Amino acid sequence: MQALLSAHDSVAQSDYGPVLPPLPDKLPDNEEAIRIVCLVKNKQPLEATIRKNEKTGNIFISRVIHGGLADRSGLLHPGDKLVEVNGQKVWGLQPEHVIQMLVQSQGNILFKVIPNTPQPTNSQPALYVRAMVDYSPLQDPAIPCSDAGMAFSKGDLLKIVDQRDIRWWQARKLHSASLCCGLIPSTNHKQRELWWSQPYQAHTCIRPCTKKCMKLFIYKELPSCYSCGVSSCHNTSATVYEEVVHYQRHIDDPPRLIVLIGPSGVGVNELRRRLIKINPNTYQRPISHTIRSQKMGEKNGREYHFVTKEVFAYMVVNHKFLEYGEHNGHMYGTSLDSVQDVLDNGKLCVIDLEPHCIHSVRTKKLKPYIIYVRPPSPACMKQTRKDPHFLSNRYIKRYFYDKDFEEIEEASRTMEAKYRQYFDCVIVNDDLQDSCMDLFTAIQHAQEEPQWIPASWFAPDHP
Ligand SMILES: Nc1ncnc2c1ncn2[C@@H]1O[C@H](COP(=O)(O)OP(=O)(O)OP(=O)(O)O)[C@@H](O)[C@H]1O
Repeated sequence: MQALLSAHDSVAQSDYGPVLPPLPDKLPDNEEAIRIVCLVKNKQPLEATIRKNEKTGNIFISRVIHGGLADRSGLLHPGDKLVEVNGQKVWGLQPEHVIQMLVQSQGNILFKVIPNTPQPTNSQPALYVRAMVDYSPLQDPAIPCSDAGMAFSKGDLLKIVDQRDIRWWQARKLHSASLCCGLIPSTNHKQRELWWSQPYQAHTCIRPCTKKCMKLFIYKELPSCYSCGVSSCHNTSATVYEEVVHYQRHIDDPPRLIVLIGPSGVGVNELRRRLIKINPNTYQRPISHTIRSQKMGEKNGREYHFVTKEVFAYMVVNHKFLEYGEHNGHMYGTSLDSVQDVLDNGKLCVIDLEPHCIHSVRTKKLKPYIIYVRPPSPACMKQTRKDPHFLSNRYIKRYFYDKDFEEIEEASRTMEAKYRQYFDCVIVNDDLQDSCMDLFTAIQHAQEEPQWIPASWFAPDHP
């Protein structure tokens, strides 16, 4: 009901349509085509930016943000020359001055503009991407106006609606209540790489902007203020956005690989073990390889593939493993072939993985669905973890200490900060039964519901 009322209010408030005054009788022949635009001022910002041509003194509309007031009016466009605001000529004025005029005006605002013709059309289809970095326009000194920018975090899904500006795209977040777009940096910026490559720290190589953007009806574009020389802050380039497509698994497609990730001790193995135990005909883990000797009761190919050091080394060198490492003085590894064996058996393959190995499974063939198992608060862990457990690197069983819970929480924070852009789903492992249920639901969701996956997993195979 509340949503309905709020929807009604926002529609009712949208009375910003043009109210055109009558045209003057005598128009000089040599006068450029002038458009008179009257907008009714309400609480929303106009969502446009202006810039001044310092040589000619002309003021132009440089951007109109999609979904904003100016855009919805359909009457103001990038490149339009602003001639008058409420009857006052703006030629030669500083943009701040124009902004003040807009702020001070009450009721209707009358713009006289010389339309930019022809209008560049936005012919590019919308692009969907996943953000691979965190971005805050408030900390980006290069953005023309931070108020027009849109902050995003790793893993956010963005719809890029306008790429006409080579440096600043317009995008909106999917699954967000706001329909309005904001500016985000394009991937074309050469110097961008320098900024993206240091997403976790303040970028000390860039001089902070001295001019402040004003959160007003119309924004003034700030000059770019990079002062960073390539030599002074070299860094590897990072992928900023990953193009994604909406993927609905076809019934004949192999099931997606289910990958569980979490800090040591959170319960990844327990959840996987329970899932397989409840439904062994549907789920299976791949059989790992090891160089340790076979124990009584173990069967080669059932508990492990027992191989020699030489065979193991050969597999490492030939990139057969998705992940391998040492445990209690012996080498263990999960091979791609063992995952394939599970799939060939018509089962759903569930593996746990160290996060730094995510790239080895992010392939078109495996189309992994990555589930992050997050610890609840240390207090909740203390409540739920009362039984002794095996320490991960030793065959020693002991109770959890308070210190363990804090360490798990800290490890989780670090892991999420670094890898959360890859997580398709997060399960908080508080109550074990609930978490098992959540895991079961997530896996069903992964196989049956449409999901955003990297577009590269959809690209045709190269011959
Ligand atoms: N939700 C839970 N409630 C109570 N106990 C749990 C829960 N989840 C896991 N445990 C217990 O916590 C202990 C550690 O779990 P588990 O061995 O699965 O951790 P892990 O994440 O696989 O870590 P490692 O990789 O170090 O083995 C086990 O004794 C397990 O039974």
